Amino acid sequence: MQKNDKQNIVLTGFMGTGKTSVGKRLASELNRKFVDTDELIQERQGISIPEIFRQHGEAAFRKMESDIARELGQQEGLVISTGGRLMLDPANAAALSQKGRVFCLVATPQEILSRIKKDKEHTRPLLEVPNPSEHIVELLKERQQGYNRFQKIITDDKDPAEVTSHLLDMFREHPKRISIDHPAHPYDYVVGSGILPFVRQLAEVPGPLVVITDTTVNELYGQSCGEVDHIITIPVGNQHKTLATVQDIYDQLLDIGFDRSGTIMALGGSVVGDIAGFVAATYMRGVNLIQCPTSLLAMADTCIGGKTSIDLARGKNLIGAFKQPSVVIADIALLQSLPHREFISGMAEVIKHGLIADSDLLEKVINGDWHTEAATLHTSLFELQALVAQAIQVKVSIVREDPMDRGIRFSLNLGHTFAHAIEQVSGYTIRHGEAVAMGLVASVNLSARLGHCGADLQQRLETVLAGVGLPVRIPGLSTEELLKAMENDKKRVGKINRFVLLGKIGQPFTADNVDTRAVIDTLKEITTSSD
Ligand SMILES: Nc1ncnc2c1ncn2[C@@H]1O[C@H](COP(=O)(O)OP(=O)(O)OP(=O)(O)O)[C@@H](O)[C@H]1O
Ligand SMILES: O=C(O)C1=C[C@@H](O)[C@@H](O)[C@H](O)C1
Ligand SMILES: [Mg+2]
Repeated sequence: MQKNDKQNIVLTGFMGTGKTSVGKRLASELNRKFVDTDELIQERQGISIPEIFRQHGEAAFRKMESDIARELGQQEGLVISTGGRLMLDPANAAALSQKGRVFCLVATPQEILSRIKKDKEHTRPLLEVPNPSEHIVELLKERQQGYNRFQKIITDDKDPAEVTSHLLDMFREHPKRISIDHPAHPYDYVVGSGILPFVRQLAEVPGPLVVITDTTVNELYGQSCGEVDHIITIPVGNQHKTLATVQDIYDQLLDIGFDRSGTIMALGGSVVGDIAGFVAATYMRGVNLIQCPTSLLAMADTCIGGKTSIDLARGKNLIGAFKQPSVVIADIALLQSLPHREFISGMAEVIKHGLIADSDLLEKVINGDWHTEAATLHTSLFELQALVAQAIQVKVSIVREDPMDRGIRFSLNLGHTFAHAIEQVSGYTIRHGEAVAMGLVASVNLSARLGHCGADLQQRLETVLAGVGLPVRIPGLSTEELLKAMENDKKRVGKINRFVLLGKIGQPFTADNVDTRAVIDTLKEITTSSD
């Protein structure tokens, strides 16, 4: 990866969030050259921005911005404060991301208005309207998704000096590398913030690099992956985890002449990871793979361990291959744009890892503020990075011991026999993570019922789950149908009535021939009635 002392720092964000004020301070602290794209344009045109808008129109101003983005994208060691909309143009973002770490300053509309009113030095043509307050809200709404692509820094309760120091801490924080010493194929898991543009450098990819992603992730991050050669986009959703999608990807790879010298980068959640991983395992008997998980579920769980799979009409995950990536690169900043429901779904697997092996991880979950409102995580990206790294560590240790899934790795299925049945019987309206939360409660309830742990463990677990907003009861599903779904699942894995149970936190074990009556009683106890 490019060294920090050369990497440009690029500031984006809405008008009045402090890009210029903070940028100047940063440059002086780091002893770097400061460039403000608005000021540069004014200097070159010899007139002010409102005058440029008046004489030449907004389109001409945007063209000037694009030219400057391309020009500055080639330089190094700068602090660049960009115009409020400049980085929302994907081509500008791609140009400036190549050699730069991007940070997005954010503030509430009220704070923006109050700052702008006080700022007599500048006029902002877009806010020269009868009701600027309303217009700020409208513009912010329009631009929200665009800004969500970048690592955010909330500035409301900090003055420019504090924002500068916080930003410097983030800039200096290095990604963490966790080694996964798979017997046949050791690789690193790199977890950091704002690292997506540097995947090629971090993964040390020399040849062609093709991204496989879905349409949603592509819209958000397709342009922020640094130097990639081609992007293949697949439709969003589990229903596309099919051989038809795989066939379509093979065809596109053949069309561009992709061969065994190339690398596939899976950019997305678990579905993308499964599909792209399967393609990488099979195309021309296997090509290099980088996993870049973008959801919490994929980061903390599914991207580790090398399992890839495709569904058939007759069942989920019936086709697959083990395919270890050459590296996993998880950019925590991407979690900022994850919908809240997806974020807490991923938390269910983090909590599962805590139950299996690490009570300190559970404490971290309890003590953090993991709510996301208006696409703004309450917690800092530092805390989130630490949490994800710790959750990964649990899975890494287990997979290290049992890479081929023949023994202890089964403990990662804690709660999953129940969860798969809950998902299936709900017609997949309940998300995987939500079903895992219910499944964890069921497993602990069953463990207590069979005398393996105290009843207080269920209470403790429910407090953790409910604290992050996860469900702790099964909503009105038929016990009979759940039991039937569980039996089918068991037949598939070839073991009847095998469950992962818990002695206490950190002590999972496998129990065979669990009494069906106890399972029924557990299901009944934690299912709420449908009326
Ligand atoms: N964190 C902050 N707290 C309080 N005031 C701030 C903060 N950051 C900036 N300001 C003030 O808000 C005004 C706008 O700041 P600045 O010009 O740096 O914003 P900007 O993001 O560069 O805006 P634009 O996109 O319009 O150029 C200035 O008067 C500045 O002093
Ligand atoms: O947000 C915007 O569209 C703008 C922000 C300013 O930085 C200037 O680039 C210009 O006033 C337009
Ligand atoms: Mg400015």
